[in-house]
Amino acid sequence: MGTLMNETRSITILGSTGSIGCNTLDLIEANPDQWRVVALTANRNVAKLAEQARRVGAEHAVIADPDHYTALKEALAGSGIKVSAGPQALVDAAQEPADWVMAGIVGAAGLAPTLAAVKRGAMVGLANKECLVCAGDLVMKAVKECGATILPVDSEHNAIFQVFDFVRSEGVSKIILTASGGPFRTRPRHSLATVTPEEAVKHPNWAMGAKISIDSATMMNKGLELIEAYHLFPLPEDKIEILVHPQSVIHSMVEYVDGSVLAQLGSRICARPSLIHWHGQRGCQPL
Ligand SMILES: NC(=O)C1=CN([C@@H]2O[C@H](COP(=O)(O)OP(=O)(O)OC[C@H]3O[C@@H](n4cnc5c(N)ncnc54)[C@H](OP(=O)(O)O)[C@@H]3O)[C@@H](O)[C@H]2O)C=CC1
Ligand SMILES: CC(=O)[C@@H](O)[C@H](O)COP(=O)(O)O
Repeated sequence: MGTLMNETRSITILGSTGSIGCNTLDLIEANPDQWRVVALTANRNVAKLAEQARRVGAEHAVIADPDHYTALKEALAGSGIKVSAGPQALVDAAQEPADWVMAGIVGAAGLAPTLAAVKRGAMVGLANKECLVCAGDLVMKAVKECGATILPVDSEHNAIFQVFDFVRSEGVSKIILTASGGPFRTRPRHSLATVTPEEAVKHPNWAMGAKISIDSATMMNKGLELIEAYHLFPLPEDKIEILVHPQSVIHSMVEYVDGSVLAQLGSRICARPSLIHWHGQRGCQPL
């Protein structure tokens, strides 16, 4: 990234204290001169948010839960970092000019700020799949109308994005989302009644936040990803397949009408903010 990205870019990370957020910060801190951090946000984790904001010199730190405003203000006293709190403050942060917005909040709470970033035509790295699950038509309509760019961060969708021929999409016969099968893939059905939350959250291949890890354990994640793929790619739902691939080496595949299959393989270093790396190297194609 360092040699190919010369200009400074600005970034806002929604959900900076989570798994996706921390991975994104790791990437930008590898090349700190090339990034200006506009805003970082969290829900309640004041200590981590304040530490991150000081470390990267963020301009603005936002805590979603207003009960934690005073604690954040105190933690950032003397830093010059603007502090705000509450759901509207998340939206305001997403509206501030920044070249890139990483949508890394978990759950439907990410919808309003992500939509705000989309509506100002931003480049949005979309990890927050629940946005598309709960309001995919609305978000994608806004993407088109406002000239925003969505770059999928979910590993499966990022993989498809890289091998999907958007120019001749009629040549695509189906997309194949890979699924690890989660931690209980080989467990007999009768033993599932006694699994513990600790076992459920221990994904075999990825280190991720609790909610997505549990969704992987129940396979619910693949249902959410199917809906996400339906909104991101120009294909009907019956052309989206799911294939269990326990190693998670192939991140997903696109099959073409001539029978060829293009697969994207990658490391299992958690999360796809490596997309930022990819973006810096190869540019991007609007959806
Ligand atoms: N982790 C991964 O590798 C991958 C994640 N994703 C998707 O990315 C998203 C984030 O996942 P992940 O990073 O694992 O999740 P985490 O639980 O690790 O992090 C969630 C982030 O969202 C913040 N947050 C939680 N609730 C709220 C709320 N109500 N309002 C505002 N902010 C909130 C958290 O703040 P706080 O720390 O204060 O609680 C934290 O910063 C999810 O949609 C997930 O499905 C997709 C592919 C891979
Ligand atoms: C890392 C990532 O993007 C996740 O979506 C992961 O792929 C989930 O794995 P499952 O296939 O177990 O749901």
